[in-house]
Amino acid sequence: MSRCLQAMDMGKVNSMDFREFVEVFGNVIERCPLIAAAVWSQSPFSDWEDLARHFSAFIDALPQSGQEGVLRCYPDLAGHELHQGTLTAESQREHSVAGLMSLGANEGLRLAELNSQYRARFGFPFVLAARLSDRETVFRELERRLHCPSALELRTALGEVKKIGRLRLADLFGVDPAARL
Ligand SMILES: NC(=O)N[C@H]1NC(=O)NC1=O
Repeated sequence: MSRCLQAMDMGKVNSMDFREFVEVFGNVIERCPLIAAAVWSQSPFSDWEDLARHFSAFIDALPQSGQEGVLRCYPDLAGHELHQGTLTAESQREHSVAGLMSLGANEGLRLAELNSQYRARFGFPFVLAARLSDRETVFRELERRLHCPSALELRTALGEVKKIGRLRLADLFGVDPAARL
């Protein structure tokens, strides 16, 4: 998806064949090209927000096990994949905007500890739209959400997945996602 970061019009999108669509939109939801494959079959789309709604609706319609599966496709913030250099291009950019590429040693250890407590409690990684955040907010939100009830936390985390997806789509279409996140 990252090599297609030029503005696109909807006519072009609606005429994409399956393979092209999945290549371009396959990482709107992190490492979930299957979702793009399902969304493609619902074309045509009226505009990029309509496309975003289709991605969201697909996630909403999944059973809880599928929703948790989607969350597990996200890398821990400033976790193993960052250190291994295996983040997707989109995720790496999001890390960078939130200032998570250069944590000090103590901050890194603290985040790893909180991420692991979160994962142990909920069974999926802590997910937050890093581009709308900064380091302090990441820590604060992680500490706060760690104590939320499971059903609420699942909803919150899926809301963050949708925000990340909207921002990625807005990039692809060269538009400002502005409000309504
Ligand atoms: N765990 C998590 O939130 N990961 C992510 N957040 C984000 O904005 N990009 C990601 O990969």
